[in-house]
Amino acid sequence: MKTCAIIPVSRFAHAKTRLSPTLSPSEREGLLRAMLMDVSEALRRHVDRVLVISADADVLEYAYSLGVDILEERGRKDLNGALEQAAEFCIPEFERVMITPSDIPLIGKTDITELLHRASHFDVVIAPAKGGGTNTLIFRPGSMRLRFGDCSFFEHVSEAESRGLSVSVYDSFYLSLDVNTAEDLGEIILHGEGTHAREYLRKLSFIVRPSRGSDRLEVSRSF
Ligand SMILES: Nc1nc2c(ncn2[C@@H]2O[C@H](COP(=O)(O)OP(=O)(O)OP(=O)(O)O)[C@@H](O)[C@H]2O)c(=O)[nH]1
Ligand SMILES: C[C@H](OP(=O)(O)O)C(=O)O
Repeated sequence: MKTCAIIPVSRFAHAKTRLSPTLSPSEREGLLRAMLMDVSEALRRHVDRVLVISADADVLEYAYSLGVDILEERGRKDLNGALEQAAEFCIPEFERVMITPSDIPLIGKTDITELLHRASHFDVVIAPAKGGGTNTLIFRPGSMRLRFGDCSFFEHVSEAESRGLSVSVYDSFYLSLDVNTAEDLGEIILHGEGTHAREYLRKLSFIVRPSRGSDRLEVSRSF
């Protein structure tokens, strides 16, 4: 079954706003670049095509330099609008699309072959994110509406079931770790050996320690 992986990427200037107390704008952009490298390298090994969709020309130029295909987001869209555009673009050539955000740098440590194998037995394969989001969604383009946003994992499962589609939930620790908060950076440092994202955070002198406070991890700079 021909599969296209779709990676939506926000503008560099809007990247990872929830990390602004911890990282400067240029560091947030650097982290996004490193994570996009991790995600695109992992996906390229397994699918027929990787497509990055963004409204930002700099993001598209960078994605192109990584050797993936690019699609410019048309009009003023939200994330779901951008993804619907990319999925529609894939309809003529691909039986399956695999939507994966750019902020899951540990995807290379998961069994992507198993995810794709499930997609040959189920209409929809979905991997939950920490906090209720969706970190991978595989489906036939055009077969369901997209509901990224708050608690989208549950919304996607209901959407698929309401259309009579069979659903397989792929339960993976590494896939669940998307990067939104300082504590998430700690998880990448702990578990992300061999990733560009971890190397980048190390270069910025971040270290992580276990904590018994309100967060499980304490992330700080070592200088
Ligand atoms: N093309 C496109 N991608 C988007 C858009 N909004 C978010 N994304 C991407 O969708 C994925 C999930 O994004 P979120 O974690 O919800 O948001 P974020 O912008 O990365 O981070 P925050 O600003 O902290 O919410 C990431 O790969 C983003 O780069 C959008 O409007 N268009
Ligand atoms: C877009 C959203 O991402 P999160 O805010 O959970 O990282 C989701 O997965 O629905």
